[in-house]
Amino acid sequence: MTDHFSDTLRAASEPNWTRAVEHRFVSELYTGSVNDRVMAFYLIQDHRFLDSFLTLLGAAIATCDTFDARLRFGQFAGMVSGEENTYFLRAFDHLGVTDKDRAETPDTAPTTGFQSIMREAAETRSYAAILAVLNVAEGLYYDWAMRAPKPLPESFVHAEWITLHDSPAFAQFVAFLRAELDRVGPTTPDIARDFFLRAVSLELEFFDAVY
Ligand SMILES: Cc1ncc(CN)c(N)n1
Repeated sequence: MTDHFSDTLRAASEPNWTRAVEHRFVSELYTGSVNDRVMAFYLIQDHRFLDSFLTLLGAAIATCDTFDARLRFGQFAGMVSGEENTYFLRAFDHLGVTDKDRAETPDTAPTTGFQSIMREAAETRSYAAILAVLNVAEGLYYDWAMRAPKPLPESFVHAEWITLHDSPAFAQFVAFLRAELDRVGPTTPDIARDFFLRAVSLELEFFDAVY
């Protein structure tokens, strides 16, 4: 059996990948028992993640080498800017998080770390580096979301955060990202590996930082 480049990177990222996917935050999300204060803090941080993530998607649109890939990234950027952003705004409203709360909450170190790795990947203009970070951000979230036991928790704040990351459209996008990394990553394996491993560490630290 041929090893896929994406699988090799994922294996190299252990044990951090599995520690992130099986994190306390994820287990509590499955049962709808994430404390409201913890959920609010996580979502405030993650809404900032979304901002730099869109920059990274923009860089993917600019650097990818096929029209098909450009269309997929464009469609995904539309979903993130629409449906996903609206989820955050509804969740803030539901949890009583005001604009003032959001403005006065400082970035955690992993939030800053994500902002800088995404800016760094975008600035390399290396499609492989950009794909490495996107594969972690979306692949790792899909990996825990697809394992969520049914029925999903009652609160939309918990349930929709799961469904946003395991819908059929999201699964297809993750499969596309993997195929692109398998195709392009081996041309600059060290760069792809470096960005991939750093992004997995940040995912774990991001969950740790909300407790
Ligand atoms: C930190 C983080 N990593 C990944 C995702 C999935 N887009 C997210 N929302 N936040």
